[in-house]
Order: sequence, then C-alpha cells, then structure tokens
Amino acid sequence: MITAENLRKTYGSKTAVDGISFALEPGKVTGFLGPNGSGKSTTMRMAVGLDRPTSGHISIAGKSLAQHAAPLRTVGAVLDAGATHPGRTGRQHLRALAATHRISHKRVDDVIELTGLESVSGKRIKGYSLGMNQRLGIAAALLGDPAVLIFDEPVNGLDPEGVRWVRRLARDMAAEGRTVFLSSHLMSEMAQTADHLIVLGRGRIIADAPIQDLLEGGESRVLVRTEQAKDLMNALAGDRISITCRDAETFEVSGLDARSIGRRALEIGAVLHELTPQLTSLEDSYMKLTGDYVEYQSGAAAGAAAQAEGGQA
Ligand SMILES: Nc1ncnc2c1ncn2[C@@H]1O[C@H](COP(=O)(O)OP(=O)(O)OP(=O)(O)O)[C@@H](O)[C@H]1O
Repeated sequence: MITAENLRKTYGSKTAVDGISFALEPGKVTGFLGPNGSGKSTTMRMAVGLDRPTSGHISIAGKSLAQHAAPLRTVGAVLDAGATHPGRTGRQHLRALAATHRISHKRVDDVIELTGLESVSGKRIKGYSLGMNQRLGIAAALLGDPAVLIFDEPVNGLDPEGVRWVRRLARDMAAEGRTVFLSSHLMSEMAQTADHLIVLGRGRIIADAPIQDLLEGGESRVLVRTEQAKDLMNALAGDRISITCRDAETFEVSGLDARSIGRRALEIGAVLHELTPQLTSLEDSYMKLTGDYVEYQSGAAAGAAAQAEGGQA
C-alpha cells in the first residue's frame, strides 16, 4: 500500500508536485496518468526515496522506504532502466543486486526466465536494446518478490509483444495481491491494464477514480440518421439537449438516450436508418480532463483539447 499525504516538491521556483494525497490499494493496478511534466516521475522518485519531499509524506506500508530494512523486498521499482553497469552481463547485474539482499542465484534465474531474458542474460548490458534494458529493469524490480511495484513509463521502447507482456505482468502481479503503480502519459496504455486511475495535471490530482467512473463521467451522445432529420431535430429540441448536425440526414444528440429518441421518432413518423449510442472513449475523457493542464501543446492537440472541452457545439 502506498500513501501520499500533502506531498509537495519544488525545484527552485518550479512546483513539480503540488500537495497531493492518495492511497493505493493492494490487488489493483493503479495507473498514474498525466501529460509530460505533470509530476509523475517526481512523485514516484519520492516514493522510493530517490528524491525528498519539500513537504508532506509518501509512505509504503506505513513507513518511508528508508525505514524499511530490505528495500528490494518491499518495493520493486523501474524508474530509470538505464541505471546499470554497461560492462556487466544481465545475469551479473542481477546477481550483484541480489547479493545486497541475500537473494539466491535461483531467484535470479527465476526472474531472468520470467522476463524472457534467458537468451541474453550472459551478454553485456551495453549491447542490450531499449526493450531488453526495460526487461532487465523489471527483472531487478521483481528480484525481492516485493508486495509493491512502481513502474515509470514501463512500456517505453518495447515492441508490441513487449507491451502486451508488461500489461499481462502488471495484471498478474495485482492478481497475486500486490500493489501495482504504473505511470504513463497515454490513456490508451492504461485503458487495458489499470483498474484505477490517478490523473495528474501540473502537479495536482485532477481525477482519482476507478476507470469505469471516468468512462461513465463522460457525456453520452447518440448518432441519428434519418431522411426526416430536420423534423426530428425540431421534435427533439429542448432544455439541456444539444444537437449537432453532421450532414443532411445525420446528427448527434447529447442529453437524451437512444430509447427516448427512438420513441420521439415513432411519434412523428420519422424512419430511422441509424440510432447509435456513441461510447465516450477513455481517451476523450482524458483529453477533457487534462486539456487545461498540458504544459506544451501542439496545434492539433490544442485543438482536440479545446473541442473536448467545448463539447460538440
Ligand atoms: N531535478 C529537477 N530540477 C528541476 N525541475 C525538475 C526536476 N525534475 C523535474 N522537474 C520539473 O518538474 C516538473 C515535473 O516533472 P516530472 O518529470 O515529475 O513529470 P512527469 O509527469 O513524470 O513527466 P514526463 O512524462 O515528461 O516524465 C516538470 O516541469 C519538470 O521540468
């Protein structure tokens, strides 16, 4: 279990993390989402004691990591996959780490197998690809069989098979009762992995909710296609109902469900060719949530965020 209370970190005049509080539950994958520069890495570094909070606390199982006798057995973290000795082989690197915690060679072999590094574990790390390095970082994190896993952008640099592997690993680890905390700046990565999301924007929490709630919190829209579009739009117009015309026969309605629209169409004798609820995608919810919090926005992203913010009007 990871708990943050009024956690704050400033670098000079820059506030990286602005007084955040959260509690992560075991048995769940919690996604830590936010645009670049929103404070995710800083929070994770403080969780594992690589950075000190300016104020507030972050603890693991009730204690700061420094207070735990065997950190590798408490938390497995992948924060910087490049932090290895390039002249060592993968196996030597893992054995050196294992030695600091009296972890057996057998366990080293187990994590090499678990992370699919058997064929390269005897090779020097300097020849590893980004994906192999990422797997090695994960192998190191798993060495002490910890109850808490913290991975910062774990799928960066992985090929599609590697991405799927990390997702499955995260889910399996949570299913075994561990607390799994994964960061990403992409909602699409989290949608398939996380049970719960904490969304950061400029150092503050802008959402802390089960994924399902974020989906349901979005505005629902229904796509309608009929030859009598004009008549049906007139019949549907009302308070808190917004209608956006797509073409002569197609429009989108928000504020009414498909059943009510179908009934109204029957009343005025309009023949419907299509009546499709548009599911709010997690990506839409995320853009809507973070649109105002992005530090540097490209033209296209700025436009999309503004559109998500302003609805369909
Ligand atoms: N050592 C540092 N010195 C000065 N500023 C820093 C330092 N570390 C982070 N920052 C700043 O703090 C803010 C938060 O950075 P952080 O790396 O935690 O964000 P992030 O959400 O992890 O982003 P990314 O996905 O780009 O890694 C950024 O504006 C960053 O420039």
